[in-house]
Amino acid sequence: MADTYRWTSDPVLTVEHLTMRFGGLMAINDLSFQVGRGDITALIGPNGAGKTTVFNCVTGFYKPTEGRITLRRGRGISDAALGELTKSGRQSLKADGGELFLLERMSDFRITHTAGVARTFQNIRLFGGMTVFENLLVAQHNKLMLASGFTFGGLIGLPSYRRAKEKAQDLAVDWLRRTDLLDRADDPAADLSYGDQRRLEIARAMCTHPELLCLDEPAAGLNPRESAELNELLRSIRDQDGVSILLIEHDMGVVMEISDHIVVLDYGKKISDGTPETVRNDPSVIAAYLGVDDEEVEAVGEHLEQGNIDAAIKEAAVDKGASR
Ligand SMILES: Nc1ncnc2c1ncn2[C@@H]1O[C@H](COP(=O)(O)OP(=O)(O)OP(=O)(O)O)[C@@H](O)[C@H]1O
Repeated sequence: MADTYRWTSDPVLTVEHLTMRFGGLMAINDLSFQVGRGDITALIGPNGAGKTTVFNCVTGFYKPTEGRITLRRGRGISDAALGELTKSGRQSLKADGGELFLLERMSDFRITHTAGVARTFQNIRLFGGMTVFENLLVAQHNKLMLASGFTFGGLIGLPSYRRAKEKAQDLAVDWLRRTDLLDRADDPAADLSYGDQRRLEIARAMCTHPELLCLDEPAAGLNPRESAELNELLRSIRDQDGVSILLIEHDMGVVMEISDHIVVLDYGKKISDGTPETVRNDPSVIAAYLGVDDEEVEAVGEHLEQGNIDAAIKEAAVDKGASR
């Protein structure tokens, strides 16, 4: 019944045979997975598994060594259209009432502003000296430039520019409200607490109207209250805004609670892919996290079959101690 899952029936992102080499190091090795439209998808795996490298390939920071990365705006775009686009050498194609983008052919700027993929970073990257509000306006700079006709139209107050500016301000206020930052609007972004800065980064990404929001460790460094607020925010982005989310996260509490779909990497390869329930009970995932050898995976699996997760983890941990 695989077709009941959105990641197979209606993928927004399709990664096929992705490979990324850094000199002699194979960071990603023939990786394929899909992200369902309207799903929260988590990319997890031990340190160094290749998660950030996948993000960097999807968002255009790295050019993959091999592979195809397709973003679909709109449902039901045919495989024939994808074949046509691939052969054409172009970056995008309007087809079947939607649009297809081959991200591995695009610059990071076009991936954000044309294909609609927004991201946040493991290390927060805000404009610390600007106010919270200004950070959200800068995110919409591209739209405002377009409205000014790329001239001094903004300065002389072209009506199209004025309207675009008002819309940008309204959107910024809306996101300040939703992220509970309205009363901090005039403060420099650098003065916010860590948790507030993380939410501001998400608000900034949302101001670009993304189709897909990529979040690199959004819960890192948050206290339990902030973490619960983040879960709420991400759910509302999925449910109210219909935006698909792909996140890297080490906090398994967050991952298991909010994800519709989990993809697990180890040493640049996919070792598990499915619902939180499937992944939680997959012996190879526990083995990867605890760094057990192949022979021990079977013993871990036997405990899991008997529904004894604690014993499985203990078995996996016997000789190894901790994760790598
Ligand atoms: N620019 C680069 N140059 C060389 N090696 C790199 C580069 N970026 C990543 N790597 C290597 O690729 C592998 C995967 O790294 P990556 O950062 O993608 O893992 P990760 O799963 O995100 O790890 P973590 O959970 O610790 O953030 C690692 O061995 C890393 O050292």
